[in-house]
Amino acid sequence: MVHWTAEEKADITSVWSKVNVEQDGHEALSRLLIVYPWTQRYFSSFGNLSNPTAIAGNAKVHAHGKKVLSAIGDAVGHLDNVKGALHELSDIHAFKLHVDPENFRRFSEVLVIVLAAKLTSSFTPKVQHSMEKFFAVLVDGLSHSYHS
Ligand code: HEM
Repeated sequence: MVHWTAEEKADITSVWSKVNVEQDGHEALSRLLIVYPWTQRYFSSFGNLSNPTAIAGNAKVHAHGKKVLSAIGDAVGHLDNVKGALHELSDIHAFKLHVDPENFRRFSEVLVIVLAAKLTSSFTPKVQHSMEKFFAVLVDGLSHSYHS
């Protein structure tokens, strides 16, 4: 069971209230695919991902980034039960999609960079700490089905 301080909860919900799931989701997923090109293999149905311009203009990447960030937003809404909120998604990624869970950690690192670039000086070390803790819990929740 994760313990959140009131301040951590406030930091996480405040950061998330500034997130634009469509725009930031697109940026984060594009970065994942460009920075870690081997992650492209999971998205073979998405069409052309052959270079950064193609990735940035790919409508499926755009839609999927929004979907992923919306799911993270649901988890932000269930901070006291992140694992439960992600249970079904963990099953899907483990048993249906066979995504290496190491990629969840990579995606959360990319997201920290997207948030830092967006929030600039308001993404203080304290806020970063709260978000890193949240992402660790998120990654743990998404990885849950892999351990069972
Ligand atoms: C870290 C946070 C992540 C979250 C919250 C998340 C969330 C989601 C959601 C909500 C879906 C749609 C599930 C459905 O169809 O019901 C999905 C699908 C999928 N996810 Fe993730 N995901 C994450 C990370 C990743 C990563 C890192 C990869 C691979 C590198 C990945 C690969 C996929 C693939 C391949 C699909 C199916 C896409 C399609 O064909 O439409 N996910 N994910």
